[in-house]
Amino acid sequence: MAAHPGGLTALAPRTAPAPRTSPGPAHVNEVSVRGLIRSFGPKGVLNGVDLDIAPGEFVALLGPSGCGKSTLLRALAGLDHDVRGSGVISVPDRVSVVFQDSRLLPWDTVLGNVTLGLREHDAESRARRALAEVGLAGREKAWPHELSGGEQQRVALARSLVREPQLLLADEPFGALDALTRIKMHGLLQDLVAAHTPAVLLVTHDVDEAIALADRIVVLDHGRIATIRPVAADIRSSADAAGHEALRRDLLTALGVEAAH
Ligand SMILES: Nc1ncnc2c1ncn2[C@@H]1O[C@H](COP(=O)(O)OP(=O)(O)OP(=O)(O)O)[C@@H](O)[C@H]1O
Repeated sequence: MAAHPGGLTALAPRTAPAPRTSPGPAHVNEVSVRGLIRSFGPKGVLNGVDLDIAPGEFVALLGPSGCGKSTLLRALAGLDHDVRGSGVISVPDRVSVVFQDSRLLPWDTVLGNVTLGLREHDAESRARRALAEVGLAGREKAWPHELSGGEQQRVALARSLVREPQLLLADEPFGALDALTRIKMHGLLQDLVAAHTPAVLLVTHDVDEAIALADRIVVLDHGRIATIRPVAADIRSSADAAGHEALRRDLLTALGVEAAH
């Protein structure tokens, strides 16, 4: 387990909702954040965030624009060395990140993008398998510019999952996609998470996306976690389930938005 900044020695395990997978009776949280503070110059963004994510748990992070969701995700990814702050973060060794744009290297093929940085002797066969998993078998030699936005995000997912992350950080990965592609990508992400069982932190603006995918939804507001809501499996899988509409309304209220009927 990697700890930054300052290292993490002992954390009291907290009770977390049951993840999709069964990690065993006694397990350490995959992610632990305590008292996280981040500011840009005089502007405080994160103001004492505490967050645990259990192994295999899928957490969605909602919050008003500018509330610090990406700042939190970047802190977990270790991508914020230039930011002032304090607090303790513990994350696993293998962390993958997916962003809203696929960030593929334009000068390399699809296969080259997925194997990038992998040194294992079976990297290519694993990358081919990952591409097949995301529905891109046969497109290994394509260039990124030959792919649609949704296909590029599929490659980004394959590139992340081929590394078998214990934690997948996703910052609005479907935010730039059309509604139909986004729904297909939800199904794909669910399948991939079921197969690879990483813990997931998904940053999203979309309450319905959060309910459809997450075991637990966390709302960030004014630099702190304001609301935490578990999502029951039946509510996750059906908008008609009892409690679905009430959860949706509560989350919209927590976001300061009136629910449309
Ligand atoms: N590199 C930076 N320099 C200065 N201010 C920054 C920087 N990055 C983010 N901020 C500020 O920090 C605040 C939080 O930004 P962040 O991107 O984390 O918010 P967010 O909740 O992810 O927003 P959105 O939902 O709009 O993507 C914003 O006010 C933003 O302007």
